[in-house]
Amino acid sequence: MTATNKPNIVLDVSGVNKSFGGLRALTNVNLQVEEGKVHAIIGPNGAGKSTLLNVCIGRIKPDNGHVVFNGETLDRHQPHEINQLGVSRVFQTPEIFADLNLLENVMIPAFAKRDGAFTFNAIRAVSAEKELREEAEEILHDVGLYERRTHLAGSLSRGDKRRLELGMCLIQKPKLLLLDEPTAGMARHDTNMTIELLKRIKARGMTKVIIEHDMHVVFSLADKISVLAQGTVIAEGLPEEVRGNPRVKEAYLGEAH
Ligand SMILES: Nc1ncnc2c1ncn2[C@@H]1O[C@H](COP(=O)(O)OP(=O)(O)OP(=O)(O)O)[C@@H](O)[C@H]1O
Repeated sequence: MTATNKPNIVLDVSGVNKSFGGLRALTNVNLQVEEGKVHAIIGPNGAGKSTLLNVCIGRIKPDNGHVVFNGETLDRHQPHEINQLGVSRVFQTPEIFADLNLLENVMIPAFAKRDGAFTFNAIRAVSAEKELREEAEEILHDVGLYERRTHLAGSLSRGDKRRLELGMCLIQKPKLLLLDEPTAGMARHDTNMTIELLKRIKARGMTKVIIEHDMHVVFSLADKISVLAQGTVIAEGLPEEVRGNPRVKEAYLGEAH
């Protein structure tokens, strides 16, 4: 392959190790995420998936190894700096402002990206920003919550809170979106809605890393899959390659069946 048609690597994790006390959560993990692709990370419970995502957003510092985002080494960056560089993450437990309405919730992260933190000045500035408000309304349409834009975020169901949080990430127009089990706790209808939403975002060219236990979601969305087991990448490749890999069947898919 020549230099010109080489895929652009947005996220490059190399040789990452992380132990918690005596427990090795990640062992020599390498991961390369191509621009515009959906890269799924799957694996059994306790495989190290969330730890790996936390390393990528600077919440956990690896014992050694490196994470490079868009050509920039993240070793010394704080989480809010990594966010400002263009990395957003949807958490397993939604991190929203329960006492504010949906529109305000979606508008605040746009200020946070600009100012570097979720400040109360940002909350005050919200009402003045017409353009941002329109953008937030559009995003609430996208995530299926526009009709409830004036409701308090705390009143939403768990699935709707997760969609709201996704909206809070989208308004930051991240280059890289990390999703930690975006459909966990959702009924099938909500899961399918979320798959359709993520496909629409994919069409806009946003690169995504997705941790997911639901194989229907993984095989509906992923361009590439990495399989973690006991902190090590045991397989990676196209979905059909991973699906047929005996090590994966043994470590994970077999378990799911
Ligand atoms: N802060 C921590 N302190 C101590 N041990 C931790 C910590 N975070 C994770 N671990 C351990 O590291 C290992 C990997 O955990 P991690 O949450 O990354 O796995 P996971 O693949 O995301 O699991 P799940 O699918 O169940 O969410 C587990 O054995 C877990 O108990």
